[in-house]
Amino acid sequence: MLIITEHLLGLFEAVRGQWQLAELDMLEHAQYCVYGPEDHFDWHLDQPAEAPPPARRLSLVLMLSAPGDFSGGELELNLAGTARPRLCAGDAIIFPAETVEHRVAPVETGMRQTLVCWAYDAPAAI
Ligand SMILES: O=C(O)CCC(=O)C(=O)O
Ligand SMILES: [Fe+2]
Repeated sequence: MLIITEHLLGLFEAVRGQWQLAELDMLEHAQYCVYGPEDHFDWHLDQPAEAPPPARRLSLVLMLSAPGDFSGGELELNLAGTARPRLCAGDAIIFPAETVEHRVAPVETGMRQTLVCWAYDAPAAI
């Protein structure tokens, strides 16, 4: 678990400059998600404006299933229009938690597995 967390934090660290974010930390365990037929997750922000601090800054979705393992279940991101990245097993996508609405469309067949985690501002060094 420690090793996985360090790898995931390394991915956040590698891209945080794109959004001018300072040092990040992971304050909660990664979440293992399983979606079966008809399971879905409606449009949402991982960090709604009204949520209390600390704020999730970046979201990471690591796809664990191969494209042939399920149908439907697309991850959709509201960018300039709706983006539907094609994620193969082992692919990860990182996006700003406060501004990018996203959803998981209903799974039609099979099982869709992901690992989802979030990066927060690292506590300020004293
Ligand atoms: O499983 C996914 O692709 C994303 C799920 C999600 O948006 C979430 O858990 O906040
Ligand atoms: Fe989400």
